[in-house]
Amino acid sequence: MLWVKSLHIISIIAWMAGMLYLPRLMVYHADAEKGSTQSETFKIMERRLLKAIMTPAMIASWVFGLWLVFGFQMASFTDIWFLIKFAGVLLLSGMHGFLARQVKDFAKDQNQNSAKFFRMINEVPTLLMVIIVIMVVVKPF
Ligand code: HEM
Repeated sequence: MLWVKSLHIISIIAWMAGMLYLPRLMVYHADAEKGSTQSETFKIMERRLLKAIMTPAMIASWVFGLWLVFGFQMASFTDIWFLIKFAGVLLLSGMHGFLARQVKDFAKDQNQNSAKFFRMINEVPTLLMVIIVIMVVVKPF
C-alpha cells in the first residue's frame, strides 16, 4: 500500500507542477505577438508540458488514487473528507481539460483570453490543492 501511495504522491507532484506552470506560461503567451518567434516557442513549451508530463501524470494520479480506494480500502464514498477531496479532484481534472482547450486555441493563434484572465485562473489549482491536501491529511470531517 505504501508503494502505491508513494507512486500516487509522485504522480501528483508532476501533475501539479504542470497545473501551476501552464497558466503562468499562458500569462506571457497572451501578451506575445501572434506569429512571433516568442509565441511559437510558447506553443512548443505548452504542447510538450501538456502531452509529455501533465496528461500522463493526471492518468497516473487517478490510477494510483483509485487503487488506494478499491484495492486497499483506504477511503470510502461515505467519508465526508473523501467526498470533498473527490469533488476537488474532479474540479482539478476539469481545469486540466480547460487548459488543454487553451493550448489548442493558442496553437491555432485563436486565443481570446487576456493575460489578466490567466493570472486569475492560475490561482484555481493552488486553491484546490490546499483543500485536497487538508482533506486527505487532516481529515477534518
Ligand atoms: C485522482 C483521484 C484521486 C483519488 C481517487 C485519490 C485517493 C487517495 C486515497 C484513497 C489516499 C489514501 C488516504 C489515506 O492515506 O488515508 C490518498 C492519499 C493522498 N492523496 Fe490522493 N487521490 C486522488 C488525487 C489526489 C490529488 C489531486 C492530490 C493532491 C493535489 C492528492 C493528494 C494526496 C496526498 C497528499 C495523499 C497522502 C495522504 C497521507 O498519506 O496522509 N490526491 N489519495
